[in-house]
This record gives sequence, C-alpha cells and structure tokens, in this order.
Amino acid sequence: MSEHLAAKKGEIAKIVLLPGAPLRAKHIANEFLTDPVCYNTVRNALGYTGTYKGVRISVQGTGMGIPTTLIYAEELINYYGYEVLIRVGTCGGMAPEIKVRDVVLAQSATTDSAIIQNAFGSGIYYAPTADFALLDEAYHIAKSLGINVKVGNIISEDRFYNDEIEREKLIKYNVLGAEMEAAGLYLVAAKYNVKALAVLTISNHIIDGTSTAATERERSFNDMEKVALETAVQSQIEKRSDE
Ligand SMILES: O=P(O)(O)O[C@H]1O[C@H](CO)[C@@H](O)[C@H]1O
Ligand SMILES: O=c1cc[nH]c(=O)[nH]1
Repeated sequence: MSEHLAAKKGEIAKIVLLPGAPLRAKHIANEFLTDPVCYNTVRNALGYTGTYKGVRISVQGTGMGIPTTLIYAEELINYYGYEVLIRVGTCGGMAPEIKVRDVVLAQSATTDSAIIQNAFGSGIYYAPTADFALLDEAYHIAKSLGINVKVGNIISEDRFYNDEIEREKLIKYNVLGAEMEAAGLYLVAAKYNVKALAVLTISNHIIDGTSTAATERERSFNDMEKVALETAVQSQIEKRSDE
C-alpha cells in the first residue's frame, strides 16, 4: 500500500488512465476493460486494473484539482513504478471553434497554479507539455476513428468558479478551454521522466453557456476513452519494438 492507495505492488498496471471523477473510472473499467478488478476504494478514489486488447491497463480516479491529482500521480510513479499516464477528463470550452462533446488533446497546459513557481522559484515560467509520441498517436487514432479532435493549449485553473480570470485574452492567445489538472500532471511527468497526455472532452462551453448532464460526463464520453485506450495500447507496442 502507498499512503492513499490500497493496491499491493503489481496490482496496478504500468499504464494508468486518470479521470477526475471516480465513477468515470468505474464506467471505463466496466465498459472497456476485460476482467476488471477494483484495487482501491480508499476515499472513494476508485481504481481498477484489467486488460484492453490484451494490454494490462489501470484506471484511477483522481478527484478534482492539481493537489489531489498529484497525490495519486506521484504515488503511482514513485511507489508503483508506472510509466504512462493519460488523463481522461472534462474541459470547459473557451475558443469559439470548440463545441460541446469535441475531444481536445492538450498539447500544453497554461496554469494559474503556484506549482510552477513552487517547483522552479521566481523568474522561470515553465511550460507544461504533453509527451509528443502520445500526442501524435492519439491525434492519428482519433482521426482514424472519425472523432472530431482539436489539439492545442488549454488552461489548468485552480478554481472552477473564476470570474476574475481574463478569458478573452486567453482565447486571443489560442487557449482552447479550461480544466483543473493537466499542468500538474505534465509537470510531475517531466520531473520523473514518464509519459503523460491529457485527452479531454468538452462538457460545457464557458462562453456560450452550452452544457451536458453530470451522468453524461460520467458515463458517455466514450470517444475520449477509446482514444486514450487505443493510445495506451499503441504506446506499449512502440515500447516493445524499442526494446
Ligand atoms: O471531469 P474531470 O476529469 O474531473 O475534470 C474536470 O471536471 C472537474 C470540474 O468539474 C475538474 O476536475 C476538471 O478538470
Ligand atoms: O474545469 C472545468 C472542467 C469542465 N468545465 C469547466 O468549465 N471547467
């Protein structure tokens, strides 16, 4: 057991999908994984391991925001030795070309979080960035599945309700949407030299007000989940051919 996860070493796969919502983890396990086994219920942060197309994959709910997500990410990396982390989360659209239910691959993640300064001190504005191989793979997989996918910069915000942030300026600088975890994930992935990507579904549009129901956010964003799982499988194929 690590501090917050009840799994024994070996019960979690080297590839982990990370939804914020624990019930999305349950949905992914039941809908897509063969023989899923629940390895964690501590704090209701549900975690499952099973196989997808023969590849062992885990899915771990992280809760909302960078602090809670990094508890799980760092324990998964440092205690369980995992190598590929793919966030599967919801995102509020900001740019006008982004529509509800679009899939967005976060190439980079701007943030208002203090984690960058916390890690680097003042004067360095580190740019949290996705692993290019995962990003490239996910993009081509989405295209081949006919999924409407956009790629670009998003913002990981510390507050969901944030009417002080200058959204028009962010949109002008091509920030596509807002969520709450990717920047932290990319930062620790770089720190520990593991691969990370955030695959997101637009659950609502912050500017035009369109939205989706909570049940749909938990159970029906299957396009993003398929892209993440197929990318995970491909990352293992590439790893094996490198060895
Ligand atoms: O759907 P998840 O993965 O939780 O992601 C988004 O939804 C939550 C806010 O509603 C935040 O965690 C945000 O990043
Ligand atoms: O952080 C988030 C996630 C989904 N939708 C939003 O508006 N914000």
